[in-house]
Amino acid sequence: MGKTLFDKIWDAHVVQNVEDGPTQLYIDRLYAHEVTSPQAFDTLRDKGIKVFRPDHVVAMPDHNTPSDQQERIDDPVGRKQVETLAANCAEFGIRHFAMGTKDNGIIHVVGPEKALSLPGMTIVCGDSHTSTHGAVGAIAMGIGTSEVAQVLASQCILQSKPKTMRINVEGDLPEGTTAKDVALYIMAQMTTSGATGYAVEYAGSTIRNMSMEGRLTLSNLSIEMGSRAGLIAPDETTFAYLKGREYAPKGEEWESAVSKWKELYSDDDAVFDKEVTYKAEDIAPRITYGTNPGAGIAIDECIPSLEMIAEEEREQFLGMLDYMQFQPGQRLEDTPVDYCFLGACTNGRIEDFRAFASVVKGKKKADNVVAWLVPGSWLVRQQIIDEGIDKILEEAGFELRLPSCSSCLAMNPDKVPAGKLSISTSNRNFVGRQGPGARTVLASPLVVAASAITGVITDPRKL
Ligand SMILES: CC(C)[C@H](C(=O)O)[C@@H](O)C(=O)O
Ligand code: SF4
Repeated sequence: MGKTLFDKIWDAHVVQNVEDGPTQLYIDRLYAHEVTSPQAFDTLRDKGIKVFRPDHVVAMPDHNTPSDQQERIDDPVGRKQVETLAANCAEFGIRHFAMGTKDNGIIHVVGPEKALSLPGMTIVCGDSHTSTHGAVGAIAMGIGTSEVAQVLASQCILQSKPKTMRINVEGDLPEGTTAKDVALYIMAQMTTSGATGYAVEYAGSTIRNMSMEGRLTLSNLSIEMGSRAGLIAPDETTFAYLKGREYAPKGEEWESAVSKWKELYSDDDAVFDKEVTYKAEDIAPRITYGTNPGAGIAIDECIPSLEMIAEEEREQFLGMLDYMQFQPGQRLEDTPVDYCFLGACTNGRIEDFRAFASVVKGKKKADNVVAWLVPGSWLVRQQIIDEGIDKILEEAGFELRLPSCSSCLAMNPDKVPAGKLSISTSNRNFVGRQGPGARTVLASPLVVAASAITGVITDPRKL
Protein backbone atom coordinates (compact mmCIF):
# COMPACT_ATOMS: atom_id res chain seq x y z
CA MET A 1 0.00 0.00 0.00
CA GLY A 2 1.27 3.45 -0.89
CA LYS A 3 2.05 6.13 1.62
CA THR A 4 0.40 9.46 2.24
CA LEU A 5 2.48 12.65 2.21
CA PHE A 6 2.02 12.81 5.97
CA ASP A 7 3.27 9.22 6.43
CA LYS A 8 6.34 9.84 4.30
CA ILE A 9 7.45 12.81 6.38
CA TRP A 10 6.43 11.21 9.67
CA ASP A 11 8.26 7.94 8.95
CA ALA A 12 11.43 9.81 8.01
CA HIS A 13 11.44 11.46 11.45
CA VAL A 14 10.66 8.56 13.76
CA VAL A 15 13.43 8.10 16.32
CA GLN A 16 11.63 5.28 18.07
CA ASN A 17 8.15 3.88 18.41
CA VAL A 18 7.20 3.16 21.98
CA GLU A 19 4.94 0.12 22.14
CA ASP A 20 1.38 1.20 22.93
CA GLY A 21 2.78 4.67 23.52
CA PRO A 22 3.60 7.77 21.57
CA THR A 23 6.27 8.09 18.91
CA GLN A 24 9.52 9.89 19.58
CA LEU A 25 9.68 12.20 16.60
CA TYR A 26 12.68 14.23 15.48
CA ILE A 27 11.95 17.93 14.94
CA ASP A 28 13.75 19.94 12.28
CA ARG A 29 12.59 23.38 13.27
CA LEU A 30 11.35 24.90 16.51
CA TYR A 31 9.95 28.40 16.44
CA ALA A 32 9.46 30.30 19.67
CA HIS A 33 7.56 33.46 20.52
CA GLU A 34 7.38 35.50 23.68
CA VAL A 35 4.07 34.16 25.01
CA THR A 36 4.60 30.42 25.26
CA SER A 37 8.37 30.10 25.70
CA PRO A 38 9.33 31.67 29.08
CA GLN A 39 8.38 28.64 31.18
CA ALA A 40 10.07 26.30 28.74
CA PHE A 41 13.35 28.17 29.16
CA ASP A 42 12.78 28.19 32.94
CA THR A 43 12.47 24.40 32.85
CA LEU A 44 15.84 24.08 31.13
CA ARG A 45 17.43 26.53 33.54
CA ASP A 46 15.99 24.70 36.57
CA LYS A 47 17.32 21.38 35.35
CA GLY A 48 20.65 22.81 34.17
CA ILE A 49 20.04 21.64 30.59
CA LYS A 50 21.39 23.39 27.49
CA VAL A 51 19.48 23.76 24.24
CA PHE A 52 20.34 20.63 22.25
CA ARG A 53 20.43 22.17 18.75
CA PRO A 54 20.26 25.95 19.07
CA ASP A 55 20.78 26.38 15.31
CA HIS A 56 17.43 24.62 14.69
CA VAL A 57 15.54 27.12 16.83
CA VAL A 58 14.37 30.56 15.70
CA ALA A 59 12.61 33.00 18.00
CA MET A 60 10.83 36.30 17.57
CA PRO A 61 8.28 38.36 19.49
CA ASP A 62 5.03 39.03 17.64
CA HIS A 63 1.96 39.00 19.90
CA ASN A 64 2.84 41.94 22.13
CA THR A 65 4.60 44.14 19.61
CA PRO A 66 2.68 47.39 19.03
CA SER A 67 1.82 48.31 15.44
CA ASP A 68 1.99 52.12 15.83
CA GLN A 69 5.56 52.42 17.14
CA GLN A 70 8.08 49.85 18.30
CA GLU A 71 10.33 51.95 20.53
CA ARG A 72 8.64 50.74 23.67
CA ILE A 73 5.85 48.53 25.01
CA ASP A 74 3.76 50.36 27.59
CA ASP A 75 2.00 47.31 29.00
CA PRO A 76 4.32 45.86 31.70
CA VAL A 77 3.25 42.23 31.13
CA GLY A 78 3.82 42.42 27.39
CA ARG A 79 7.09 44.28 27.82
CA LYS A 80 8.36 41.66 30.23
CA GLN A 81 7.50 38.81 27.85
CA VAL A 82 9.34 40.46 24.98
CA GLU A 83 12.38 41.31 27.13
CA THR A 84 12.42 37.80 28.59
CA LEU A 85 12.48 36.24 25.12
CA ALA A 86 15.45 38.40 24.13
CA ALA A 87 17.31 37.52 27.35
CA ASN A 88 16.56 33.79 27.00
CA CYS A 89 17.77 33.75 23.40
CA ALA A 90 21.00 35.51 24.40
CA GLU A 91 21.54 33.10 27.30
CA PHE A 92 20.82 29.92 25.32
CA GLY A 93 22.45 31.01 22.04
CA ILE A 94 19.31 31.10 19.93
CA ARG A 95 18.73 33.18 16.81
CA HIS A 96 16.39 36.01 17.78
CA PHE A 97 14.63 38.39 15.40
CA ALA A 98 14.13 41.33 17.76
CA MET A 99 11.15 43.69 17.76
CA GLY A 100 11.58 46.54 15.32
CA THR A 101 14.35 44.87 13.28
CA LYS A 102 14.03 43.99 9.60
CA ASP A 103 13.87 40.25 10.34
CA ASN A 104 10.96 40.48 12.74
CA GLY A 105 7.32 39.69 12.13
CA ILE A 106 4.68 37.10 12.92
CA ILE A 107 6.41 33.72 13.10
CA HIS A 108 4.00 32.10 10.65
CA VAL A 109 4.68 34.82 8.10
CA VAL A 110 8.44 35.04 8.66
CA GLY A 111 9.16 31.27 8.65
CA PRO A 112 7.99 30.55 5.09
CA GLU A 113 9.09 33.89 3.65
CA LYS A 114 12.67 33.34 4.82
CA ALA A 115 12.55 29.67 3.75
CA LEU A 116 13.18 28.64 7.33
CA SER A 117 10.22 26.32 6.76
CA LEU A 118 10.97 23.85 3.97
CA PRO A 119 9.27 20.83 2.38
CA GLY A 120 9.70 17.55 4.22
CA MET A 121 10.45 19.18 7.58
CA THR A 122 8.86 18.60 10.94
CA ILE A 123 8.11 22.02 12.41
CA VAL A 124 6.71 22.90 15.81
CA CYS A 125 5.98 26.04 17.81
CA GLY A 126 4.06 26.79 20.98
CA ASP A 127 1.30 28.26 18.87
CA SER A 128 -1.78 26.69 17.35
CA HIS A 129 -1.37 28.37 13.96
CA THR A 130 1.87 26.55 13.31
CA SER A 131 -0.30 24.54 10.91
CA THR A 132 0.40 27.41 8.47
CA HIS A 133 3.84 26.02 7.59
CA GLY A 134 2.24 22.78 6.36
CA ALA A 135 1.53 24.64 3.13
CA VAL A 136 5.15 24.20 2.05
CA GLY A 137 4.79 20.43 2.39
CA ALA A 138 5.85 19.96 5.98
CA ILE A 139 4.39 18.42 9.12
CA ALA A 140 3.86 21.56 11.16
CA MET A 141 2.05 21.42 14.48
CA GLY A 142 1.25 23.62 17.42
CA ILE A 143 2.54 22.29 20.75
CA GLY A 144 2.26 23.20 24.43
CA THR A 145 4.88 24.94 26.55
CA SER A 146 6.06 21.73 28.25
CA GLU A 147 6.60 20.24 24.80
CA VAL A 148 8.56 23.35 23.80
CA ALA A 149 10.87 22.51 26.70
CA GLN A 150 11.15 18.90 25.43
CA VAL A 151 12.16 20.08 21.98
CA LEU A 152 14.63 22.65 23.31
CA ALA A 153 16.26 19.94 25.38
CA SER A 154 16.22 17.04 22.93
CA GLN A 155 15.07 18.25 19.47
CA CYS A 156 12.42 15.54 19.79
CA ILE A 157 8.81 15.35 20.78
CA LEU A 158 6.56 12.55 21.98
CA GLN A 159 3.58 12.42 19.70
CA SER A 160 0.76 10.01 18.91
CA LYS A 161 0.28 9.59 15.21
CA PRO A 162 -2.92 11.30 14.06
CA LYS A 163 -5.30 9.80 11.52
CA THR A 164 -5.08 11.18 8.00
CA MET A 165 -7.73 13.04 6.05
CA ARG A 166 -7.58 14.36 2.51
CA ILE A 167 -9.70 17.36 1.61
CA ASN A 168 -9.98 17.78 -2.15
CA VAL A 169 -11.17 21.00 -3.71
CA GLU A 170 -11.76 20.80 -7.44
CA GLY A 171 -12.32 23.41 -10.14
CA ASP A 172 -11.92 27.15 -10.63
CA LEU A 173 -12.81 29.56 -7.86
CA PRO A 174 -15.54 32.05 -8.81
CA GLU A 175 -14.75 35.76 -9.13
CA GLY A 176 -13.87 37.55 -5.89
CA THR A 177 -13.34 34.24 -4.05
CA THR A 178 -10.02 33.66 -2.32
CA ALA A 179 -8.14 31.02 -0.32
CA LYS A 180 -9.64 32.56 2.83
CA ASP A 181 -13.13 31.88 1.50
CA VAL A 182 -12.13 28.30 0.71
CA ALA A 183 -10.98 27.85 4.31
CA LEU A 184 -14.11 29.46 5.77
CA TYR A 185 -16.28 27.35 3.47
CA ILE A 186 -14.57 24.07 4.39
CA MET A 187 -14.89 24.95 8.06
CA ALA A 188 -18.58 25.69 7.75
CA GLN A 189 -19.07 22.31 6.04
CA MET A 190 -16.91 20.34 8.45
CA THR A 191 -17.59 22.33 11.65
CA THR A 192 -14.82 23.50 13.96
CA SER A 193 -14.28 19.98 15.29
CA GLY A 194 -14.68 18.13 12.00
CA ALA A 195 -10.98 17.37 11.65
CA THR A 196 -10.16 16.71 15.31
CA GLY A 197 -7.71 13.82 15.59
CA TYR A 198 -6.65 14.10 11.95
CA ALA A 199 -3.79 15.56 10.01
CA VAL A 200 -5.30 17.06 6.89
CA GLU A 201 -3.82 17.14 3.40
CA TYR A 202 -5.35 19.63 0.96
CA ALA A 203 -5.40 18.45 -2.63
CA GLY A 204 -7.28 18.86 -5.90
CA SER A 205 -7.03 21.24 -8.83
CA THR A 206 -8.15 24.32 -6.85
CA ILE A 207 -5.26 23.84 -4.45
CA ARG A 208 -2.80 23.08 -7.24
CA ASN A 209 -3.78 26.35 -8.92
CA MET A 210 -3.58 28.33 -5.68
CA SER A 211 -0.64 30.65 -5.07
CA MET A 212 1.80 29.80 -2.30
CA GLU A 213 0.44 32.60 -0.16
CA GLY A 214 -3.13 31.38 -0.66
CA ARG A 215 -2.01 27.93 0.44
CA LEU A 216 -0.45 29.42 3.58
CA THR A 217 -3.79 31.06 4.37
CA LEU A 218 -5.61 27.76 3.91
CA SER A 219 -3.19 25.74 6.04
CA ASN A 220 -3.29 28.49 8.68
CA LEU A 221 -6.97 27.83 9.30
CA SER A 222 -6.59 24.02 9.59
CA ILE A 223 -6.45 24.25 13.36
CA GLU A 224 -9.82 25.99 13.38
CA MET A 225 -11.48 22.73 12.32
CA GLY A 226 -9.55 20.78 14.90
CA SER A 227 -6.77 19.48 12.67
CA ARG A 228 -3.30 19.88 14.13
CA ALA A 229 -1.69 19.99 10.70
CA GLY A 230 -2.64 21.06 7.18
CA LEU A 231 -0.26 19.78 4.53
CA ILE A 232 -0.05 20.56 0.84
CA ALA A 233 2.23 18.54 -1.44
CA PRO A 234 5.12 20.71 -2.62
CA ASP A 235 5.15 21.44 -6.36
CA GLU A 236 6.59 23.96 -8.81
CA THR A 237 4.62 26.74 -7.09
CA THR A 238 6.28 25.85 -3.78
CA PHE A 239 9.75 25.63 -5.29
CA ALA A 240 9.38 28.92 -7.18
CA TYR A 241 8.24 30.62 -3.96
CA LEU A 242 11.13 29.30 -1.88
CA LYS A 243 13.94 29.65 -4.40
CA GLY A 244 16.44 32.37 -3.58
CA ARG A 245 14.91 33.18 -0.20
CA GLU A 246 17.29 33.93 2.64
CA TYR A 247 17.63 30.46 4.20
CA ALA A 248 16.76 28.37 1.13
CA PRO A 249 19.46 25.92 0.02
CA LYS A 250 21.62 27.48 -2.70
CA GLY A 251 23.33 26.20 -5.88
CA GLU A 252 23.79 22.44 -6.07
CA GLU A 253 22.20 22.02 -2.66
CA TRP A 254 19.06 23.60 -4.04
CA GLU A 255 18.96 21.17 -6.97
CA SER A 256 19.40 18.14 -4.76
CA ALA A 257 16.83 19.46 -2.25
CA VAL A 258 14.25 19.95 -5.01
CA SER A 259 14.79 16.45 -6.35
CA LYS A 260 14.11 15.06 -2.86
CA TRP A 261 11.11 17.33 -2.36
CA LYS A 262 9.60 16.02 -5.59
CA GLU A 263 9.08 12.68 -3.83
CA LEU A 264 6.82 14.35 -1.29
CA TYR A 265 3.31 13.53 -2.44
CA SER A 266 0.66 10.98 -1.48
CA ASP A 267 1.07 7.85 -3.58
CA ASP A 268 -1.81 7.01 -5.93
CA ASP A 269 -2.72 3.97 -3.86
CA ALA A 270 -2.34 5.69 -0.47
CA VAL A 271 -5.43 5.29 1.67
CA PHE A 272 -6.65 8.07 3.95
CA ASP A 273 -8.73 7.44 7.04
CA LYS A 274 -11.19 9.96 5.67
CA GLU A 275 -11.55 11.75 2.37
CA VAL A 276 -13.92 14.55 1.34
CA THR A 277 -14.29 16.54 -1.87
CA TYR A 278 -15.71 20.00 -2.40
CA LYS A 279 -16.40 21.93 -5.58
CA ALA A 280 -14.82 25.34 -6.03
CA GLU A 281 -17.89 26.54 -7.91
CA ASP A 282 -19.94 26.19 -4.69
CA ILE A 283 -17.66 28.63 -2.85
CA ALA A 284 -18.32 32.39 -2.75
CA PRO A 285 -16.89 35.34 -0.80
CA ARG A 286 -17.78 34.56 2.80
CA ILE A 287 -18.37 36.13 6.15
CA THR A 288 -18.82 34.72 9.66
CA TYR A 289 -21.76 35.66 11.86
CA GLY A 290 -20.99 33.73 15.07
CA THR A 291 -18.26 33.34 17.64
CA ASN A 292 -16.45 30.44 16.02
CA PRO A 293 -14.92 30.51 12.54
CA GLY A 294 -17.23 27.73 11.31
CA ALA A 295 -20.35 29.84 11.89
CA GLY A 296 -20.29 31.52 8.52
CA ILE A 297 -22.26 32.09 5.32
CA ALA A 298 -21.70 33.29 1.78
CA ILE A 299 -21.78 37.07 1.97
CA ASP A 300 -25.04 37.31 0.03
CA GLU A 301 -26.79 34.74 2.20
CA CYS A 302 -28.71 35.37 5.40
CA ILE A 303 -27.84 34.07 8.86
CA PRO A 304 -29.73 30.76 9.26
CA SER A 305 -33.21 31.07 10.71
CA LEU A 306 -33.92 29.23 13.95
CA GLU A 307 -35.80 26.45 12.10
CA MET A 308 -32.66 25.63 10.16
CA ILE A 309 -30.72 24.88 13.33
CA ALA A 310 -30.97 21.48 15.04
CA GLU A 311 -32.94 21.74 18.26
CA GLU A 312 -30.03 20.74 20.49
CA GLU A 313 -27.86 23.47 18.96
CA ARG A 314 -30.34 26.32 19.20
CA GLU A 315 -29.30 27.56 22.60
CA GLN A 316 -25.68 27.90 21.57
CA PHE A 317 -26.72 29.47 18.24
CA LEU A 318 -28.86 32.09 19.97
CA GLY A 319 -26.11 32.74 22.52
CA MET A 320 -23.65 33.49 19.72
CA LEU A 321 -26.09 35.79 17.97
CA ASP A 322 -26.87 37.55 21.22
CA TYR A 323 -23.17 38.35 21.71
CA MET A 324 -22.84 39.42 18.09
CA GLN A 325 -26.04 41.51 18.31
CA PHE A 326 -27.39 39.76 15.20
CA GLN A 327 -30.78 38.13 14.62
CA PRO A 328 -31.59 34.70 13.15
CA GLY A 329 -32.34 35.10 9.44
CA GLN A 330 -30.65 38.53 9.29
CA ARG A 331 -28.91 39.65 6.13
CA LEU A 332 -25.41 40.89 6.99
CA GLU A 333 -24.67 42.87 3.87
CA ASP A 334 -25.03 46.61 4.56
CA THR A 335 -24.51 46.19 8.32
CA PRO A 336 -22.35 49.14 9.54
CA VAL A 337 -18.84 48.20 10.65
CA ASP A 338 -16.67 50.17 13.08
CA TYR A 339 -13.25 48.55 12.60
CA CYS A 340 -11.46 46.93 9.67
CA PHE A 341 -8.38 44.79 10.19
CA LEU A 342 -6.10 43.59 7.41
CA GLY A 343 -3.30 41.41 8.73
CA ALA A 344 -2.50 38.43 11.02
CA CYS A 345 -0.73 35.22 10.08
CA THR A 346 -3.84 34.43 8.06
CA ASN A 347 -3.82 37.38 5.66
CA GLY A 348 -0.85 39.62 6.43
CA ARG A 349 1.21 38.78 3.32
CA ILE A 350 2.02 40.80 0.24
CA GLU A 351 -0.74 39.20 -1.88
CA ASP A 352 -3.26 40.21 0.76
CA PHE A 353 -2.09 43.82 0.58
CA ARG A 354 -2.17 43.71 -3.21
CA ALA A 355 -5.72 42.36 -3.06
CA PHE A 356 -6.80 45.01 -0.56
CA ALA A 357 -5.16 47.77 -2.63
CA SER A 358 -6.83 46.54 -5.82
CA VAL A 359 -10.21 47.24 -4.22
CA VAL A 360 -9.50 50.58 -2.51
CA LYS A 361 -7.42 52.13 -5.31
CA GLY A 362 -8.89 55.47 -6.33
CA LYS A 363 -11.59 55.30 -3.63
CA LYS A 364 -11.83 56.72 -0.10
CA LYS A 365 -12.06 55.03 3.26
CA ALA A 366 -15.44 55.48 4.94
CA ASP A 367 -15.36 58.05 7.75
CA ASN A 368 -17.11 55.78 10.24
CA VAL A 369 -14.39 53.15 10.05
CA VAL A 370 -11.12 52.77 11.94
CA ALA A 371 -8.78 50.71 9.75
CA TRP A 372 -5.70 48.84 10.88
CA LEU A 373 -3.56 47.63 7.98
CA VAL A 374 -0.78 45.61 9.54
CA PRO A 375 1.85 43.75 7.51
CA GLY A 376 2.76 40.32 8.87
CA SER A 377 6.49 41.07 8.75
CA TRP A 378 9.00 43.81 8.05
CA LEU A 379 9.75 42.10 4.76
CA VAL A 380 6.10 42.34 3.75
CA ARG A 381 6.09 45.99 4.80
CA GLN A 382 9.14 46.64 2.64
CA GLN A 383 7.51 44.89 -0.33
CA ILE A 384 4.41 47.05 0.14
CA ILE A 385 6.57 50.17 -0.01
CA ASP A 386 8.69 48.90 -2.93
CA GLU A 387 5.57 48.18 -4.95
CA GLY A 388 4.07 51.60 -4.16
CA ILE A 389 1.08 50.00 -2.46
CA ASP A 390 1.56 52.28 0.55
CA LYS A 391 0.84 55.27 -1.71
CA ILE A 392 -2.37 53.71 -3.02
CA LEU A 393 -3.45 53.03 0.55
CA GLU A 394 -2.54 56.53 1.72
CA GLU A 395 -4.42 58.17 -1.13
CA ALA A 396 -7.47 56.16 -0.14
CA GLY A 397 -7.16 57.44 3.44
CA PHE A 398 -5.45 54.41 5.02
CA GLU A 399 -2.30 54.24 7.07
CA LEU A 400 0.22 51.41 6.90
CA ARG A 401 1.25 50.19 10.34
CA LEU A 402 4.17 48.17 11.73
CA PRO A 403 4.39 44.35 11.74
CA SER A 404 2.61 42.65 14.65
CA CYS A 405 -0.15 40.18 15.48
CA SER A 406 -1.96 43.44 16.14
CA SER A 407 -5.71 43.25 16.38
CA CYS A 408 -5.85 39.48 15.81
CA LEU A 409 -5.55 39.00 19.55
CA ALA A 410 -5.98 41.64 22.23
CA MET A 411 -2.42 41.38 23.59
CA ASN A 412 -1.21 44.75 22.33
CA PRO A 413 -2.72 48.23 22.00
CA ASP A 414 -4.81 47.37 18.88
CA LYS A 415 -7.96 46.47 20.79
CA VAL A 416 -11.47 46.83 19.44
CA PRO A 417 -13.69 48.54 22.05
CA ALA A 418 -16.62 46.67 23.63
CA GLY A 419 -19.70 46.43 21.45
CA LYS A 420 -17.95 47.63 18.31
CA LEU A 421 -18.16 45.53 15.15
CA SER A 422 -14.91 44.61 13.46
CA ILE A 423 -14.51 43.00 10.07
CA SER A 424 -11.22 41.19 10.13
CA THR A 425 -8.95 39.05 7.99
CA SER A 426 -7.72 37.15 11.06
CA ASN A 427 -8.67 33.57 11.90
CA ARG A 428 -10.61 33.71 15.15
CA ASN A 429 -13.85 35.46 16.05
CA PHE A 430 -14.08 34.13 19.60
CA VAL A 431 -15.82 36.11 22.33
CA GLY A 432 -13.52 39.00 23.29
CA ARG A 433 -10.83 37.95 20.85
CA GLN A 434 -10.16 41.47 19.55
CA GLY A 435 -10.88 43.10 22.89
CA PRO A 436 -13.33 42.53 25.76
CA GLY A 437 -16.87 42.73 24.35
CA ALA A 438 -15.63 43.30 20.79
CA ARG A 439 -17.61 41.66 17.98
CA THR A 440 -15.69 40.14 15.07
CA VAL A 441 -16.74 38.94 11.64
CA LEU A 442 -14.07 37.13 9.64
CA ALA A 443 -13.63 37.63 5.93
CA SER A 444 -11.10 37.84 3.09
CA PRO A 445 -8.95 40.90 2.33
CA LEU A 446 -11.26 41.70 -0.63
CA VAL A 447 -14.38 41.73 1.56
CA VAL A 448 -12.64 43.73 4.29
CA ALA A 449 -11.39 46.25 1.70
CA ALA A 450 -14.83 46.70 0.14
CA SER A 451 -16.35 47.15 3.60
CA ALA A 452 -13.68 49.69 4.60
CA ILE A 453 -14.68 51.80 1.61
CA THR A 454 -18.45 51.72 2.14
CA GLY A 455 -18.45 51.51 5.96
CA VAL A 456 -20.89 48.60 5.80
CA ILE A 457 -20.40 44.88 5.15
CA THR A 458 -19.94 44.80 1.40
CA ASP A 459 -19.64 42.15 -1.28
CA PRO A 460 -16.53 43.13 -3.29
CA ARG A 461 -18.23 41.89 -6.47
CA LYS A 462 -20.85 44.59 -6.10
CA LEU A 463 -18.57 47.53 -5.34
C1 LIG B 1 -0.81 33.10 22.20
C2 LIG B 1 -0.84 31.81 21.46
C3 LIG B 1 -0.58 30.70 22.41
C4 LIG B 1 -2.10 31.63 20.64
C5 LIG B 1 -2.14 30.33 19.85
O1 LIG B 1 -1.69 29.27 20.27
O2 LIG B 1 -2.66 30.29 18.78
C6 LIG B 1 -2.32 32.78 19.68
O3 LIG B 1 -1.33 32.88 18.74
C7 LIG B 1 -3.66 32.68 19.04
O4 LIG B 1 -3.76 32.89 17.83
O5 LIG B 1 -4.65 32.43 19.74
S1 SF4 C 1 -1.56 36.68 14.12
FE1 SF4 C 1 -3.17 35.94 15.44
S2 SF4 C 1 -3.41 33.81 14.99
FE2 SF4 C 1 -1.45 34.43 14.19
S3 SF4 C 1 0.00 33.97 15.80
FE3 SF4 C 1 -0.63 36.09 16.07
S4 SF4 C 1 -2.33 36.00 17.51
FE4 SF4 C 1 -2.03 33.90 16.76
